[in-house]
Amino acid sequence: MFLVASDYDRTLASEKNGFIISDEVKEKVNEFSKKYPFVVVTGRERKFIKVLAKGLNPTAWVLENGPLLLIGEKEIHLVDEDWFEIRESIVEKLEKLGLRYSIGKIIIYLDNVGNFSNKLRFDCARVEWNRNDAMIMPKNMDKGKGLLELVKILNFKGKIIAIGDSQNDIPLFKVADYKVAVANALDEVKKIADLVLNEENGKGVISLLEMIESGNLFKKIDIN
Ligand SMILES: O=C(O)COP(=O)(O)O
Repeated sequence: MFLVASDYDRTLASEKNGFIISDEVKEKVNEFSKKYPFVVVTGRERKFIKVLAKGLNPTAWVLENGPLLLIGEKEIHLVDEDWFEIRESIVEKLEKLGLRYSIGKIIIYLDNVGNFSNKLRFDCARVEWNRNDAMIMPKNMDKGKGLLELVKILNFKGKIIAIGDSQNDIPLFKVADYKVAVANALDEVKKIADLVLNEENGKGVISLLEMIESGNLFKKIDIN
């Protein structure tokens, strides 16, 4: 038994389409999720996913880069209460730096702040990058940790196949048994992947799901 864990931006959905999921990808994932567990593991907030991925019905979601699980309509927050005080102190620091940010239910988002990477370091929080965008989040939390909590809740005992493209997918890859990079992935992600696809974004996800369904992936790897 296996579970597929897929990133969203630049994996399921492409930048070219404004990160709106295509009908083709939606149909494939919805059909696949009826047979096998398929989890979307993304930095995105629930409110954006609702709009961008309208009609996508995976088994579950790991949102805000790890600490927010969504199973059906049930939301689970993986965070200690003291995080919200820590978050306030970080927000004060960001204001002093004059940086624009937004706040999710749990994490803080900053877009296009690659030049500030040296200033964005905190003892009490972890900064995760997705290309030039930063996410400030509770220490000891990332996509991989969020997914492992979800897997426990789902009582899933099999192997994890992860697919992604960017720096924040590396912690997801760390907990996966098999790691797949889309063709548009960063080199550092391709380097640690077991398989680099020829197709980009959602077309890559479709080709992975087809390889799984036809049994071709399992001819290459022993995952059962
Ligand atoms: O950075 C984001 O907000 C979302 O990105 P991801 O789906 O690639 O994790």
